[in-house]
Amino acid sequence: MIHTRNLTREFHTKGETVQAVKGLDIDVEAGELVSFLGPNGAGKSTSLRMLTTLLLPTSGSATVAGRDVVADPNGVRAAIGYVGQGNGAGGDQRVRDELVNQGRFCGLTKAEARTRAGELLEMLELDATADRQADRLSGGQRRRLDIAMGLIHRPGLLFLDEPSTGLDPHSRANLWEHILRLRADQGTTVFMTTHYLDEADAMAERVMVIDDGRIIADGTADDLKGKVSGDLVAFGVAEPGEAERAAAAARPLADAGGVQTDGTELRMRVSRGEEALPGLLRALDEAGVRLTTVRVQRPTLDDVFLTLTGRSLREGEG
Ligand SMILES: Nc1ncnc2c1ncn2[C@@H]1O[C@H](COP(=O)(O)OP(=O)(O)OP(=O)(O)O)[C@@H](O)[C@H]1O
Repeated sequence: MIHTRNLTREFHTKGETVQAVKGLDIDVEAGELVSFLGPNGAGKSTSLRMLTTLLLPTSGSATVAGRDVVADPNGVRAAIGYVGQGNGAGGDQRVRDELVNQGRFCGLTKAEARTRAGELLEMLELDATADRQADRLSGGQRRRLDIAMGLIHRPGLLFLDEPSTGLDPHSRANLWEHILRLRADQGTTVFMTTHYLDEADAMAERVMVIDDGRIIADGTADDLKGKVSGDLVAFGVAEPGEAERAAAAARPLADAGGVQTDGTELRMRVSRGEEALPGLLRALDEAGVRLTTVRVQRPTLDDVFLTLTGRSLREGEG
């Protein structure tokens, strides 16, 4: 669905060259849901704007829905839906009319546009607002209307640029549900930029992490957490002396990395806590260690970002 090779974009301002995107190689197959996660200024919007034909690449190539973004921008636009940042919808038209007009704009007949508007109002739970003016909608409803507008021509691929920015937690969770359902029911491929860790975690099977114009990690949120940071496993022991004995028993286990003691606690990183735990418990038991507590903690995507870059994504969260 999306294939890029060495996709690059530079900006020249006031004698200065900014390399916003530095050689992007990505492959997204039909039906995937991808979160493109990175801090402010990482190059997310620039990448998205190239993929949606709003911006020409400086070099490299990209095909989107089987069409080249430079050679056939109109073909790409006809095949994709795009919901940009901020609110696109929101004029004084009624919600249903706004959708019907968008459908007509995309080449549907009046009857087709009406039918499609009806389907989308139902799918995105906007039926109750159909006769209201678009600018009277709540933030969450308006975002859903933006998405409905992006889907009017039944694209197989939907691009969303920071879809939940500015929404309250309840509306964000509701929006995620709708996006997930859209993918599950319609098989729509979704490519979404975000700088929210919880959004990438909640939505994505696949997370691509971009930093300073480059992809620095690509995989399921679970894989990234396991491979990059690992689960934290911590054992409480009855006495400090036992912690050292426990550490000596745990160290030889293949999966246990960074084994440390701190008072009566023994900590380590393993790729999968739930798989490592039985072996660890056996080894500690055989060494005669008396455990008082056991804790397994999955890392967050922020831990992954921190491991990869030495910085926290939260610093740039706004
Ligand atoms: N039109 C432009 N002219 C000059 N520099 C630009 C332009 N657009 C983007 N940049 C620069 O390119 C880099 C990447 O910007 P981009 O907007 O793609 O980041 P982003 O990851 O989408 O950030 P945000 O989350 O803030 O939207 C930044 O350093 C930005 O200042």
